[in-house]
Amino acid sequence: MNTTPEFVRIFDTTLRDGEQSPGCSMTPQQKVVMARALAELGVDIIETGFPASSQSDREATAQIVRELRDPTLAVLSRCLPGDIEASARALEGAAKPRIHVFLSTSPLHREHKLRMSKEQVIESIGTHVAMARSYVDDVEFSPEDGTRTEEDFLHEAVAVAIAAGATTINVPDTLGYTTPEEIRGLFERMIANIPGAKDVIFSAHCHNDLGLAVANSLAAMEGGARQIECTINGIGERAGNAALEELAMALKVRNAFYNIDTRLDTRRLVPTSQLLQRLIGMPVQRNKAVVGENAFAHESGIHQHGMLRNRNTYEIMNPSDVGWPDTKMVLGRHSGRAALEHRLRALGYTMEDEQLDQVFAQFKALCEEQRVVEDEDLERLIDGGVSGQGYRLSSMTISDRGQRASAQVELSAPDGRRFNESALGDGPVDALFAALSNATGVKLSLESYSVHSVGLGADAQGEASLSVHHDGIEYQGSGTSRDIIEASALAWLDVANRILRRKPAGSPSVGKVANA
Ligand SMILES: CC(=O)SCCNC(=O)CCNC(=O)[C@H](O)C(C)(C)COP(=O)(O)OP(=O)(O)OC[C@H]1O[C@@H](n2cnc3c(N)ncnc32)[C@H](O)[C@@H]1OP(=O)(O)O
Ligand SMILES: CC(C)C(=O)C(=O)O
Repeated sequence: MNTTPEFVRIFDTTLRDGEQSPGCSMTPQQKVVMARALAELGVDIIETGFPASSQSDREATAQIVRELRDPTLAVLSRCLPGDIEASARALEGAAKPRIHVFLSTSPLHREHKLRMSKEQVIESIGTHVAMARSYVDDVEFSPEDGTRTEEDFLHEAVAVAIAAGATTINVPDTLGYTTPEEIRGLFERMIANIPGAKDVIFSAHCHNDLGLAVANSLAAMEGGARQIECTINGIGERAGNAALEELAMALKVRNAFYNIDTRLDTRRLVPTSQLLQRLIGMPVQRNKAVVGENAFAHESGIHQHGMLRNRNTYEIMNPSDVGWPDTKMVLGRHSGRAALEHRLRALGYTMEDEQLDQVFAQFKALCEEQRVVEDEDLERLIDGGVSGQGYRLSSMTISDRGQRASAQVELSAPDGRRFNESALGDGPVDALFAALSNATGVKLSLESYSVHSVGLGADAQGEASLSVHHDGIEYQGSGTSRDIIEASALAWLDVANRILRRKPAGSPSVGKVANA
């Protein structure tokens, strides 16, 4: 009986097909790190490798099997007894093992690559799927180059695999050749006509040679596929595989249209993508959907103006839903007054239209010399050379035992003086902010305070952001460190230093060292 599942299974093949991309090989240890991240992301199946092909794949699979109990762990096997035995051995002890058996079915592959007749292909599928099934209950079969296979023969091959015990039928578009219309129909007809089709899960495995991998995967799903094979950052043979992050967000953002979702924690998409980029040393292009640097960055004045009025004017996703801390408003040659004024306000500058016009003209002139204008450049334009000055954190000690937390901080001022203060608080951050306030003499009333993790594992960094109102002006600040408490201290000082720089020299109203 077919229990139509309400979600799309995500079969991640970053560690197998992804790793097959030139220059993307991973050590077993790197694969284990990546597998942990994939499990945290919530993928349903991880393809850990091709055990018969290398010692590294066997080692990686064995280690992942020892560590991960939740996602199904799949490994690839040709239709060869030795491959299937190696797969079964590598999966020994796995909580949810799957053997993924494949054999080409297209005329080109049959004739030139395998040199097998149709009959031999059919016999081999039946024999090897049944053999895999003698080791594990969960067997996936893929007719390689399925989308370039005669349709009646594809149906015959799939029917034999189901009869031999396959529980998932994955149809690969091995060369990225199909189109959305074509693959939707292909899946509809397979599911409607192949005996036993309703008892198995159909899956699509699309390559990106024509840039259609994600579109084709979504269309296959409309045709009835309930498993999608994909990779982080879309890595994979040649132009790659369907990008997991794009599929996940297409299903989430257009849920009213597709009416089906994945079980992924999409907030892990960016950290997982960044982890892979670091592990294999292959950055994604800046304009890569969802995980590229520019995916939530705006430089054009007209867009920035719209965004400031309502972010939905130019964003269809919330950056925090995919793991970015926030939208980025980049100031550059294409920016206008609205974005400049907004940034200036965040830095603590409020000005009349006339002064804004003047600063805007200087800003545009600066953009002729440099691509991006940073906060320090704006502060230099307005105050002249004081940016970056202020209190620096020399050391801090936090103790969080018992009812009250205590914090002790040592700060240095640009004139060389040092300030050592401590305070108690309701928690470590509260105590820290109180100690910083005692040391600087600046009282901040927080409007918002948040901490995000950037990256994963040993490389993870905490980014703290806060905004405050002071003398009727809104200031924003941020700080980054491996330690989130230190990141919070840096964000607090970022804001305090801005406030101090905005005070006239010698002002008694704020700070121990005016304009420190
Ligand atoms: C579409 C895909 O992504 S398929 C997966 C592709 N991945 C890889 O190839 C990565 C790992 N591969 C390897 O390390 C090596 O290719 C190995 C160890 C698997 C095999 O190496 P070799 O034995 O030297 O064979 P070689 O790679 O030269 O050729 C592939 C052989 O597998 C055969 N073959 C290919 N697919 C299958 C299959 N599904 N079932 C049975 N045999 C197959 C070919 O016909 C060829 O056989 P032959 O040597 O008898 O002519
Ligand atoms: C083995 C199959 C699934 C494959 O990777 C392909 O055809 O691209």
